[in-house]
Amino acid sequence: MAVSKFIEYIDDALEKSRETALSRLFFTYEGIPYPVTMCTSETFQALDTFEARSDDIVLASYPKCGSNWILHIVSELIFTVTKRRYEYPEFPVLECGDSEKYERMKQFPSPRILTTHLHYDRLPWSIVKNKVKILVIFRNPKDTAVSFFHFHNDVPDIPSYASWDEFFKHFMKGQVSWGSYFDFAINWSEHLDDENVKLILYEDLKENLATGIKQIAEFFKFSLTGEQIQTISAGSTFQAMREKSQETHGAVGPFLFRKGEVGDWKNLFSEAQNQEMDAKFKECLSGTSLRAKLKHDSYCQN
Ligand SMILES: Nc1ncnc2c1ncn2[C@@H]1O[C@H](COP(=O)(O)OS(=O)(=O)O)[C@@H](OP(=O)(O)O)[C@H]1O
Repeated sequence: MAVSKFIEYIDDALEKSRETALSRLFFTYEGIPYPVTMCTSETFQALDTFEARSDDIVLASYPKCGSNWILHIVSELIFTVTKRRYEYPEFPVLECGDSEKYERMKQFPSPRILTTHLHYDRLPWSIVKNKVKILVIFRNPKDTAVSFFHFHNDVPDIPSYASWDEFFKHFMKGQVSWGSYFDFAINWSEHLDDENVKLILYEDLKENLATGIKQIAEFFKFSLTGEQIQTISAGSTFQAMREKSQETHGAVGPFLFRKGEVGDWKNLFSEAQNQEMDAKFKECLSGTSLRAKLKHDSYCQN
C-alpha cells in the first residue's frame, strides 16, 4: 500500500509534538481546541472552500473511536471492487495539513476517502449540499477516554498528562484535541437518521466484524461476495491490523493499535469517575436518540 505520504505526515506531526509542551499543544478555533501539531486556522479557513464530490466517502468519528479501523475496511472494500489500491496522496484527515491541500485534492481520482473528527455542523457546506455519504463510528465514552489517555502517555513523542486523574478532568471538560466527546455526540445525534449518514458502533464491529463490514459495503453500495467479506474481515481484526501497524502507520503504529478491547475502562476508572461520566452521559444525551443507539447499558456499566 502506498502509504508513505501518510506515514510522512504522522512522523512530521510527532516531530513537532516532541518540541511542544502539553500546555502549548492546543489552539482554539471557533471554540474548539485542536492540536497545533496537526491543525492550523489557515487550513480551517481554506476548508470552507473545499469542494466535495457526491461520490466522496466521509468517515467521521471522535478521536479514538476507531477511525483507522473503518478507514482500513473501506479501503479494502474499494480495492476488492475496483482492484485498485486506494492511495493516500494526502493525510486522510480532512481538517489536518496545510491550507493548499484542498487545491491538490481536486486532482485525486474518485472515490476520495475523507476522514474527519469534526462536528457535523463544522463540515464544509459542500459535503452537506452534495449529500455525500458519511459513515460515523461511535465508541462508548469510557473506553474512548482510556484510549485517548494511553495515546498521550504511551507515545514517547506526544506530551503526557501527569496522571490518569489529570487526563480525566481535561476529558470531561472537553479540554483535549477536537474538544468534548459529549459535544461531538450531541452535534452528530441529530443527523444519524439522515439518508446519507450511517452509524456504526465500535462495540458492534468488535462483536461481529463480518456483519459490520457487510453493512458498510451495503451502505456504500459495494457489491461483494460472502467470501470477499470474510477475507476483508480476517485482515481487519485487531491482531491483523496491529501486526502490520508499523508498515501502515510507521513508528506510532503499535501505540495506535494498542489493545482494541471493549471494557478496558474498568482498569482505570475509579467509582467516582464512573459515576461522574454516567451522570454527564445522562445529562448530555438523555434527550437524544443516540443514547439508546450507543447501548450505554451494555458497554458502560460494571
Ligand atoms: N481492528 C481493530 N479492532 C479493534 N480496535 C481497533 C482496531 N483498529 C483500531 N482499533 C482501536 O481504535 C483505537 C484508535 O482509534 P482511532 O483510530 O480512531 O484513533 S485516532 O483518533 O485516529 O488517533 C485504539 O483503541 P485502544 O486499543 O483502546 O487504544 C485501537 O486499538
